Amino acid sequence: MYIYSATDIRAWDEYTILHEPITSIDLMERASQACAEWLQQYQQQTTTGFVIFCGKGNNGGDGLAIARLLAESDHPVTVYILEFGHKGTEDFQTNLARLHGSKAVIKFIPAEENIPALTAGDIIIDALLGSGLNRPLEGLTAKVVKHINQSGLEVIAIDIPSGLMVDSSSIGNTVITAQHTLSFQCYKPAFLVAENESFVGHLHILDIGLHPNFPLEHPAANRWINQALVQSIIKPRNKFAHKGTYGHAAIIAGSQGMMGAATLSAKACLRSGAGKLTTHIPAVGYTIMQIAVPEAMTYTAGKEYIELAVDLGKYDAIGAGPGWAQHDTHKALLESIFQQTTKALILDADALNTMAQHQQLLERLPRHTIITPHPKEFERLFGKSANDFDRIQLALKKAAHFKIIIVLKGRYTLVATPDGLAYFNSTGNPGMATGGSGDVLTGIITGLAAQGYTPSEAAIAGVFLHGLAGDLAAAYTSQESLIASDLVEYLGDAFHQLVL
Ligand SMILES: NC(=O)C1=CN([C@@H]2O[C@H](COP(=O)(O)OP(=O)(O)OC[C@H]3O[C@@H](n4cnc5c(N)ncnc54)[C@H](OP(=O)(O)O)[C@@H]3O)[C@@H](O)[C@H]2O)[C@H](O)CC1
Ligand SMILES: [K+]
Repeated sequence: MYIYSATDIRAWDEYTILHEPITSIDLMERASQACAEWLQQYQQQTTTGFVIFCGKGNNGGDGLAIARLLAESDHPVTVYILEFGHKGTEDFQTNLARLHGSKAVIKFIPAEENIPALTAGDIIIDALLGSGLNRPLEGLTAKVVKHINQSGLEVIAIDIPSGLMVDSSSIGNTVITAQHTLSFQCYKPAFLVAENESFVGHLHILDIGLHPNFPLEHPAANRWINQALVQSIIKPRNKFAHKGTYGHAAIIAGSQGMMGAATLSAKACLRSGAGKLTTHIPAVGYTIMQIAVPEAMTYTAGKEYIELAVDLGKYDAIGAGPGWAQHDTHKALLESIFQQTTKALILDADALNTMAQHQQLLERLPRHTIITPHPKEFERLFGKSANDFDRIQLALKKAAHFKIIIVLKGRYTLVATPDGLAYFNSTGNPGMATGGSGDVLTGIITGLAAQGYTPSEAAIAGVFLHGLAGDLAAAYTSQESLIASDLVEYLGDAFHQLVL
C-alpha cells in the first residue's frame, strides 16, 4: 500500500471520477456517508449535538454533506460556515443547497464577533480545510481554530486536522487538536510523524472506494508495511530442509552487566528461523549464554568487553552491537567486522555509537548493511534535523549515499532503502518502549537475513514481525507489563498470523 502526497491523492480522486466513472459530487457523498456512519456508530444517542465547522473548499463540502446525513438521522446539527470571501467550490455549493432542505441550523462566520460560544457536551466536527491547505492558517481562520482548541470539547477532524500540512512540517503553525481524525482511503505522510501526534489523535482510515487500479499505475516512494506486503516476502519452509538450508547467523554482543541484550538478540534470531547461530561474546558472559540459549554455539573473545571477532566470513548474516557498552576496543572490532563481512551485516546500539564517534567508519560500511538507530542514535550519526519530515529526508539521503538500509525506530518505524524508498511499519505499540526491545529487533532481522532474505526484505519483514509480536504480547500482558522477553515469546504467534 502506498502513502500518497496531497497531489497524488487529488490525482487518485480524478482517476476515480474518470474511470469508475462517478461524478465528483457522488464521490463526496460516498466519503461523507462513510464519515456519517462512523460518527453514528461512535455516538449512538441521537440527543448528542454536532457542531460542524466548514470551510468553502471540498473539505467544507464534506462537512455540509455530513451535516445533512446526521440531521436526517435526527441528531441536532449546527453548521458554521467560515466566510473566505468567495462562493466556494461547486460541490460545496451543491451541498449547501441540499442542506437548506434539512433540519440543520446554518450560520456564517464573517468576522471575529460571529465566532460562536460552544456548549459542553457538543461534538465538534472540523471540516474547515483538508488536503487543499497550501499555507499556514492566519486571521479569522486561525482565530476559529484557536477558539475550538480552547473549548476543551471533543473534536473530530474530517480527512486531516485543519491547518496540518499533508506533506511537510506544521511546527509552529495553528492546527486543530483532534481526538479523532477520519481520513480517506490511505495514510498520509502527516499521520506518520511523532510531531503531529497531538493534532491527529486516534486515526481512522475510511474506505471510500477510490479506484483500485490507480495504485497499480502510480507507485509511490512512500509505502506502508502491512500484512500483505510481509506475506509476499516470507516464504514457507522447504519440506526437505535441514538446518543448513536456513543459514548460519552470528550475533556479536554483550559485556559485563549487559549479557541480557546478547541473550535477547540470540533468542530472537533463532525464533526468526535461522538454521544455526553462533554468538560472539566476552568471556564474562559464557555461562549466561550457554544456559539462557542452549541452542546457540558460543565463542568468546575479550574478558568483560567483546574485543575481537574472528572467522566471520562463513556467516550468512552478522548482527553486532547489542549490549557492547562503550569501550575503546570497539573501533578496531568494527573495522575487523567490516573487513570480514561477506554477506549481510546488521548494526545496532553501541556499534552505532562507536561509528558516531569515529565518523570515518561510515565510509567503510559494507554495501547494504542494515543499521537500526533510534532517533537519538540517528542524530549522533547524522546530525540534528529541524523536524520529523527533514529527518525522514535525511535518512533517505544517507541510505542512498552510503548504500545502506536505515531502520529509524519509532511509532511508525521507517525503513529507508538505498534506492530511495521509504517504508513505514504499521505494527507495534507504546508498550514496546522498554529496555531490550531493540536487541530483539536486531536478532529478528539477523535471523531473517541469515535465511537468504535480502537486506531490505529482512528489515521490512523484521520490523513488522517485531511490532506484531509486541501487539500480540500487549493484548495478553498489557502495554505496561510488556517486557522484551515477551516479544521473543510471541514471535511464534506473529509468524502464525502470516498465512504462508
Ligand atoms: N479522495 C479524497 O480524499 C476525497 C477528498 N474529498 C475532500 O476534499 C478535500 C480537499 O478539497 P479541496 O477543495 O482541494 O481543499 P480544501 O477544502 O482543503 O481547501 C480549499 C481551498 O482553501 C484554500 N486554502 C489553502 N490554504 C488555506 C489557508 N491556510 N487559509 C485559507 N484558505 C486556504 C485553497 O485555495 P486558495 O485559492 O485560497 O489557495 C484551497 O484550494 C479533502 O481534504 C477531502 O475532505 C472529497 O470530498 C472526496 C474525495
Ligand atoms: K479538516
